[in-house]
Amino acid sequence: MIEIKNLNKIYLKGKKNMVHALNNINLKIDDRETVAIIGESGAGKSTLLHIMSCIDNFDGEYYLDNIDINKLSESKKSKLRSSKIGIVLQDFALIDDFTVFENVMTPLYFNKKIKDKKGSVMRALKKTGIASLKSKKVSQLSGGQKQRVAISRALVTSPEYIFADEPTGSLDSKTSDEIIKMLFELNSNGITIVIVTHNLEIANQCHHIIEIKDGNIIKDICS
Ligand SMILES: Nc1ncnc2c1ncn2[C@@H]1O[C@H](COP(=O)(O)OP(=O)(O)OP(=O)(O)O)[C@@H](O)[C@H]1O
Repeated sequence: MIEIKNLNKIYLKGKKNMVHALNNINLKIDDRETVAIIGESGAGKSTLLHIMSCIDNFDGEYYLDNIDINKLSESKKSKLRSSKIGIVLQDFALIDDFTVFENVMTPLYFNKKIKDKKGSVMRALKKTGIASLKSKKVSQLSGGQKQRVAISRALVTSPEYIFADEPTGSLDSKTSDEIIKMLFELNSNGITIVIVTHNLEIANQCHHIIEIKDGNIIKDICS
């Protein structure tokens, strides 16, 4: 479960300018929900997703499964990320010169808990339907295939949460439908999915829609 209380994020631009990207955010996300974060460009969606993914700092309170994130050291946060969280960033964030297999292996290099690393990579690639592409370089793949690699990489540590930033942003509508279907299948297997999206059709398929405007939550609807 996710619980956020009075969370603020201020970016400093240069020495004088402050951007109040998130303003007193309060929200709850239950286990096994699908959540869409929507809002105009610059609203603060990615900032919120990065904070939930434990890759960005903030002021306020954030509890992930009752763990007080602001009390964790960087190394404990990184351990928590590698055990509970899968992240799918905008534009895939893959290493083009690595193979599919090597890209999906990257979160496991420093993971001491998972012993059968090769097996874990292959299981993640099978779940996303790209096991046959394992030896291909990412630079040779289509956008949809790259997104499947990014989702496999997020899955390889068997996370409880997947945070995806515009996972269909650069894909055609057919491929986009396939990727969303895959994320929903993962949800039906028990993973909580949080998606930042501009696409209202995708948002309307989610259990929970959070709309942000100018750093404020203006709607928080659970179906
Ligand atoms: N590293 C940063 N330094 C300074 N300002 C930032 C930084 N990252 C984001 N911002 C600012 O914070 C605000 C929220 O940005 P954010 O990227 O979270 O919006 P968004 O809703 O995800 O936008 P988009 O839909 O265009 O991706 C914007 O005003 C943005 O310019």
